[in-house]
Amino acid sequence: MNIQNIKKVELHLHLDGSLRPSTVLELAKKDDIELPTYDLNKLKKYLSVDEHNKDLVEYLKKFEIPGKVMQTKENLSRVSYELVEDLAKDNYIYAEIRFAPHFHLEKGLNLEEVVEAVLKGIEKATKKYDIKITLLLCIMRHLSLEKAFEILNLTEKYIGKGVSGLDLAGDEFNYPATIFKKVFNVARNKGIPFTIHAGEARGPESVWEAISLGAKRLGHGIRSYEDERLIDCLKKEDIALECCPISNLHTHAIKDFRNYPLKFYVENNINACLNTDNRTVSNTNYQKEVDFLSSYINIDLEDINKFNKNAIKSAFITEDEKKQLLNKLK
Ligand SMILES: O=c1[nH]cnc2c1ncn2[C@@H]1O[C@H](CO)[C@@H](O)[C@H]1O
Ligand SMILES: [Zn+2]
Repeated sequence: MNIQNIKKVELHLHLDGSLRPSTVLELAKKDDIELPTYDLNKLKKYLSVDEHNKDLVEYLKKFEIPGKVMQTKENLSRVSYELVEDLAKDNYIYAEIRFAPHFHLEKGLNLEEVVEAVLKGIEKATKKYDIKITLLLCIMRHLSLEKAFEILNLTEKYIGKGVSGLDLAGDEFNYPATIFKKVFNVARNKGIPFTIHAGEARGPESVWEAISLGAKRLGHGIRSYEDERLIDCLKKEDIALECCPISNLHTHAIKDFRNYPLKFYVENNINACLNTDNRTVSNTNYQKEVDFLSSYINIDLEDINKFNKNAIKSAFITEDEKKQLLNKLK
């Protein structure tokens, strides 16, 4: 099924996992940054994983190289602009892009400068292309509670000015979300929307933890089907699952894709949508996700329409903005 011309919405996409390899090479040469190779084809292998990737922890190592070229305002704006351009060319009408500001302080920028540089690149692209973008700021699980509060404060400062919410990302296996209970309590009290990566490297118990913190959206949440009570809860609370099949293949979150639960979720009125997670690290895009899924399960245009609608419903934007996007889908 060719979906190039179908309008698309995506809620789960990491900026640093989605850099153009040619740009990584160009920026590294410009700034004299050491790379393992200066051959573009070989570099692509360093920037992405294949089916031999072991687990999430190994997957996360792939973010080191893109991180090296994302340490100046100019470069941060450039890669942000390019990602939005890539999305616009794939016919996206709305996307939420996420990244972790703490990973971009190595050359002396402060957190505000990092966020503003990314917003600047996004703004430049959204002026040129007919696409709406908002930004999510990631708290990293392995960093301190103090740093998590910095991200909360940063989100509060820029909310409504290009930033729409918070995320918790990183090593789910070794760092439970409950470490950040205080942060998410404050976020909830202040009405700051958030999503939490859960149910990817661990099973339903990790999803329960995220829900106990008040998450109304889950990054992946894919393993929720293992627990019937959890399925009931997702349905009752209308909690959204941001599903990313090819990423799940790479982190081994799901063993058998013939039973990939996305279809089951949608058929059972669970709010699930389709996402790419990391366009470069997982060497993917929306079309590839659909092709990949189609080789295991039946999905059709009606399903894609449902994914889009679910994504819009759960987006961290106003009701008016949601209506506008729904009209655009027609
Ligand atoms: O699928 C994922 N699960 C958990 N963390 C992830 C995933 N993809 C990327 N990141 C982490 O989020 C950071 C900010 O964008 C990335 O640097 C990476 O460490
Ligand atoms: Zn993710």
